Amino acid sequence: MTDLIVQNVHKYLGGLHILQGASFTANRGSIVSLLGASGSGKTTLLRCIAGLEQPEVGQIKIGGSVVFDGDKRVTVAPENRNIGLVFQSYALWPHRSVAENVAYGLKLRGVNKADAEKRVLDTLGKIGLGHLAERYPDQLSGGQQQRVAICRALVYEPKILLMDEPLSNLDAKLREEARYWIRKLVLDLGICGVLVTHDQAEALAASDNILLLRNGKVAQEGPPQDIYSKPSSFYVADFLGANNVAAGRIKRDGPTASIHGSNWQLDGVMMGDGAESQGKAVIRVEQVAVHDQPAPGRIEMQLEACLFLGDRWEYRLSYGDFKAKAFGPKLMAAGTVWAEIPRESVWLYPEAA
Ligand SMILES: Nc1ncnc2c1ncn2[C@@H]1O[C@H](COP(=O)(O)OP(=O)(O)OP(=O)(O)O)[C@@H](O)[C@H]1O
Repeated sequence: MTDLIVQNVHKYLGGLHILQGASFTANRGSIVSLLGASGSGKTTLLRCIAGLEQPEVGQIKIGGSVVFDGDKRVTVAPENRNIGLVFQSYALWPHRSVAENVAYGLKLRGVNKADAEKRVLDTLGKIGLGHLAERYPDQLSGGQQQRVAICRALVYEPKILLMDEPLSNLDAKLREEARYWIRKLVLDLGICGVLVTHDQAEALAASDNILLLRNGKVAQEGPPQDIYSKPSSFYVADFLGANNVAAGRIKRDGPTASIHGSNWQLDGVMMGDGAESQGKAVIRVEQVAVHDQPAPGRIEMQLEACLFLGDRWEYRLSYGDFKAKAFGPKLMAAGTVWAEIPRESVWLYPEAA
């Protein structure tokens, strides 16, 4: 069931057109990530959904109710939108216990003490924090503080959990754990999660749907696997993953296509319309395999350096003035090697794409 509908939202800030017609929907029991470069409008869009910013144009519906309509001049206050909000800074009250921090909003909304206590303990229990209810924030780890902040948002039993970079204060290991349990939590509770992040690994791992924003517009929307393996534009292809990018002349000959530099050429697949034109090739680094023997279809390249990354090696390769990176399991001697680059992994984008 669709719990969030955002339609053609425009927002101006300081005279600038920040959101330029953002639209998407999100379902119960799923997470949508708002992903994009710094300044692409992720936080502004989240704040519009929360009611902390008022768009000039558009419509937003939460759980079937209109909470904003630019034409009809409807604006529902944030506290009546049935949302939970989690920010980057956990903003816990330092002189209140975990239970008091979580209960605070309920108290403000006039929920009676016995009811509030029960809801707080239930919510803390769901997140595995029941045993920490009497502790104070400075007696908790960063990961536990972040869980308390999420508890505080969930205690209202919201339809939608809005999270703005909730993991960015955690170290890399905790972040990986946290994105797993946040996903499990949203799915188990059957609510709808909206996660703002600039970290593509987080968006790919945590969400059912990704909205990649560029200059306040949706550049592409889709499930993580689709957006990663079928990027519709050069921008999206280059934004996600680790890539080899080369500029050259794209030639199309019936169903086949190729890209030509001054002293190299690669067969590929067209990712946009267009006949012969200048353009770019994008090849995911993991799609290039390096061998020490030639074989049909392999390209002779020069291995210039090998860098040790711990779990694998990174190879620095050249083929004329085409420079590429690849990964592999072993140290290889510099000199001539043979690279396998599948045609379907060489994505060709004509200039305009
Ligand atoms: N109050 C404001 N007045 C003017 N411009 C603003 C205001 N708030 C944000 N902006 C601008 O709006 C654009 C989008 O900002 P927003 O914070 O939504 O981006 P973001 O994608 O969340 O970026 P980041 O990842 O850096 O947080 C930026 O160019 C920002 O400078």
